[in-house]
Amino acid sequence: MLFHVRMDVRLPHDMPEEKAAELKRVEKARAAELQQAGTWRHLWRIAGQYSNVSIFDVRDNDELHAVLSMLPLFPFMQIEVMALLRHPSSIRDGDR
Ligand SMILES: O=C(O)CC1=CCC(=O)O1
Repeated sequence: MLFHVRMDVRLPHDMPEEKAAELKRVEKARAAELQQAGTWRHLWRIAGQYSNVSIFDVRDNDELHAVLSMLPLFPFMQIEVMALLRHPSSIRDGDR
């Protein structure tokens, strides 16, 4: 199943810079693993915001929740999810 996910990152202003940098480092490494596995299909920055839009390819809602809630930045993100299904007029066979 494909899901459109928007993540808005909100780090506390009083978080020490070293802690923020470490969180971003491990988030980047986890995102790379998930992209290589095909689970995190697309990752886009929203211009001008500390936010992204992403497409996840997972088995079901439970797997999506597990993947998102294990992200290092999860405690500091507001996340919105939209379940996607194939549009009958789509010409892209891979989009299921
Ligand atoms: O910067 C973000 O939008 C949050 C994030 C997702 C993957 C990553 O490395 O950072």
